[in-house]
Amino acid sequence: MNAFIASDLLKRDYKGCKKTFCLCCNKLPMKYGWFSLYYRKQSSNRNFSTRVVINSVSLPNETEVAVIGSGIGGLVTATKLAKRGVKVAVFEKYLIPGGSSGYFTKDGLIFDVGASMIFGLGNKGTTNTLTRALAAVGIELETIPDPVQIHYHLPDNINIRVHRSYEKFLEELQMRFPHERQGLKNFYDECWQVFHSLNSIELLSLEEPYYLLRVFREKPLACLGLVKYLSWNAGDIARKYISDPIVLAFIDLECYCWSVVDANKTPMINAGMVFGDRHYGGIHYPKGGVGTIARSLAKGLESLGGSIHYGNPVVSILCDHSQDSFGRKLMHTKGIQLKNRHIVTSQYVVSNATRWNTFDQLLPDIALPVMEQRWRENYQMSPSFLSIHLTVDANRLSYPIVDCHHIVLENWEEMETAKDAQGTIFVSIPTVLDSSLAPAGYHIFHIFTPSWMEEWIGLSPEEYKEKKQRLKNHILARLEKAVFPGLTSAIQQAIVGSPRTHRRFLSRLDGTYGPIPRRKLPGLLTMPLNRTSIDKLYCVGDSTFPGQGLNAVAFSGFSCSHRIAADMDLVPHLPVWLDRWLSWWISYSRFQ
Ligand SMILES: NC(=O)c1ccc[n+]([C@@H]2O[C@H](COP(=O)([O-])OP(=O)(O)OC[C@H]3O[C@@H](n4cnc5c(N)ncnc54)[C@H](O)[C@@H]3O)[C@@H](O)[C@H]2O)c1
Ligand SMILES: CC(C)=CCC/C(C)=C/C=C/C(C)=C/C=C/C(C)=C/C=C/C=C(C)/C=C/C=C(C)/C=C/C=C(\C)CCC=C(C)C
Repeated sequence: MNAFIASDLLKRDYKGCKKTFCLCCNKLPMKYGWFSLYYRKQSSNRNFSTRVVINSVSLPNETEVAVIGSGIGGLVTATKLAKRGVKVAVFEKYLIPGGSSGYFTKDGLIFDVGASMIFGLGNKGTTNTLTRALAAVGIELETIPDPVQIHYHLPDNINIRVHRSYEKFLEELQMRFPHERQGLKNFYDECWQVFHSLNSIELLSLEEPYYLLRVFREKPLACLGLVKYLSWNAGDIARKYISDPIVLAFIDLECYCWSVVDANKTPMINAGMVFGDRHYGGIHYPKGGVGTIARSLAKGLESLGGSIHYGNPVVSILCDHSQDSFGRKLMHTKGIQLKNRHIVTSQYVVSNATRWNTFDQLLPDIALPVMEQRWRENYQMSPSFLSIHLTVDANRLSYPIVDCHHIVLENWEEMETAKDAQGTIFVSIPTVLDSSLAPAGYHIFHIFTPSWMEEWIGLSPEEYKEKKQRLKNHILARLEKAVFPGLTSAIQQAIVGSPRTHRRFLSRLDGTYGPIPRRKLPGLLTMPLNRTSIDKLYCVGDSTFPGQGLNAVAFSGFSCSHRIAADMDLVPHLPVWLDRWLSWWISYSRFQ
């Protein structure tokens, strides 16, 4: 989808044949490196391809830590390390930072490509991971609080709004389901307990034993509470208190809309985090669009002496063999190679690409480590999304829009149906909160629904185009009937993205939203942390503990940078042999 940034530019400049300027700010890109663009007219229907060649002068030959990818996970790792004085270089395949939390512009409007409901931007506690990541680089974003996290439009005319106020939300829910009054209170109260435990401890690497011992000593009750819930799923707790199948289906949907699985497969720690933080720190929209978070982190990284190199796909992680202190053969990283064959030597490598991308594409010559095999036995790729970005004339809608995020489901049985745009529809209208994203009188709609890659392969270009149009019309008809009368006639422009679009522009295998359990697993216990079986290769982002979510990947960035800092001797840690043995035990025997 971010192609639209490029296509915007092509319209203006393709005749120039050879230009040098930055695609993200349209200025001469001194700080981003020099892009040489040359455009080739590909076919008579005015499609153009763009090739971006980076002048290798701006690329480093060596660095202390090389980070592959500038998603929020990669950027937080990089900024936290740069803050400690480590020399960090980030290599990003695309032309702007952010990955799934990036943006594109078209005709002066700003569209978020993925993330839009942002947790972790609150101003208190410890779970406001995004606020803290930005503060670490001296940046405070202007954000707009969202008074309603989600407006649910459900079967049998059930309408529920998740208010910022916990009491108001619970009251609305209890009025709708009076027979489950106590059960609902018990369930959500238990989620609060988990949240309060999390929110009272410093959040760092769980595979750094010195930190664990310290945090257990400082907050024993909170830690024991977390240990208790680590192996539980939200569905287990909900079933302790609630028996009405419709209320349980609602709890499933409450989990599904961010974890893409039902409550039985959703870790209780994550549910506690989401169901607590939305009422505590709250949901906030960053003024100017979600892209400002990644742009600010990238700016912060550069101000701390780190560098970020756009349009630079990493094609392989370079490894060597060595022996550890127990005499075992080990593989360790020694750098990365870029698509233009440039090699960057680096003792530490962090991959913000998914674990599938990392081990299948960037390490094709090594046998898949046992730890990764186990991970794949437990987790599979979630579906991708069919996304529709609309510009809508607000005056032509039949009534004013008040809530930013909506979920529409007409049939409980179809919650997880992802074929042919039948199941849950997500709608985000960020202009409700931030009118600066579009001209006065217009709304931006981002509508999406899960969709599998397999439905989109093997189509001819015409079939592909036709399928996008057909599913778009189907979704819009559903929305028009269920929630937004007059929507279709108010549309000024529509841009449709498929799983193929997500794969291409977000560089995620099959365009996946992230990993999901293949079956019911013991909560978060089986989710891998940042270290991998290859010495000094770390993963960060949503295929590491605790999974999807911008605040979750920001946490994984805190945790990854902390583990690396311990490995670099920059923070206190146990004697190396004890540290190695304990963190091996935590990572390999407990989590894998
Ligand atoms: N809150 C919401 O509304 C919402 C919606 C969608 C996604 N999200 C979240 O966004 C999170 C994703 O964050 P993340 O940090 O895991 O990663 P990400 O996928 O956002 O970013 C990864 C980055 O790595 C880059 N990359 C991949 N392979 C590369 C290579 N070989 N060379 C160079 N660069 C490469 C990609 O271009 C991308 O910029 C997910 O957890 C998801 O939950 C949230
Ligand atoms: C080691 C041992 C044994 C022990 C230890 C104990 C302890 C200390 C523990 C601890 C733990 C921890 C720290 C944990 C942490 C966690 C976390 C941080 C978590 C987080 C999470 C988050 C999340 C999950 C989030 C999510 C979100 C999301 C995903 C969102 C999404 C959204 C969307 C998709 C949108 C929708 C839309 C519409 C509706 C429109």
